[in-house]
Amino acid sequence: MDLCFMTGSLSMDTDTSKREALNNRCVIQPPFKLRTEEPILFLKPPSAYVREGSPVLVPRYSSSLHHEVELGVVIGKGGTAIPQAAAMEHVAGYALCLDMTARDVQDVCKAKGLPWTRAKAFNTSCPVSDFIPKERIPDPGNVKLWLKVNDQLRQSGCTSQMIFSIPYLISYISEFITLEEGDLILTGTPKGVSAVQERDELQAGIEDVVTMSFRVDRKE
Ligand SMILES: O=C([O-])CC(=O)C(=O)O
Ligand SMILES: [Mg+2]
Repeated sequence: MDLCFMTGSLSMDTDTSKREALNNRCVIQPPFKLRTEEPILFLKPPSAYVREGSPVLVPRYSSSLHHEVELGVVIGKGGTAIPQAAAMEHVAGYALCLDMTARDVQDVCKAKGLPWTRAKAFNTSCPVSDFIPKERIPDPGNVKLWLKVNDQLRQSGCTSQMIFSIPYLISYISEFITLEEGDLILTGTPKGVSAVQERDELQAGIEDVVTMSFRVDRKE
């Protein structure tokens, strides 16, 4: 996994008012009008990846770093304009991911109609687990994800709550971005996102498949 990746944002957010607010914001971006049911996408660079053993760093410019636990889909076979029916043939496996988000910065970006890059794509903004082969998650549309901060449960949800299915996301994205082997698609977070502080311990898992932990540190 060493290429860029994307998030089908809000895919699992059950908070309708938040979804509507974001969709409205996006409608104002010329020249396209987004259909309300279209996923909001953003990119993170490979330098956003962080693996267990290294800390998640709070950017200097943020005082509200939020965790978002998400199922990541790892592309095994690239393609353009992949039909939904063939989408799962392009999946090599999965990874548990955190879409770390500088929420205060994202709020400013939203208010000004600016891209979310500084809020979502900074160094260490994507903690990832080990690669999970496809066979270990036979039904990715129905697995439970959880996240604890200092042993307290903050997020718990099931991928069955996703607004957009994995085949839909693969097909939708590949219409305008050619997917390549190693790309990782984050699929959106369940409710319960909250702020983390320096020295917090984050622990997250997918059912009985994988767990991972990360310590939060502040960039000096
Ligand atoms: O940060 C956001 O507003 C959207 C997002 O990534 C998610 O729902 O997973
Ligand atoms: Mg997210």
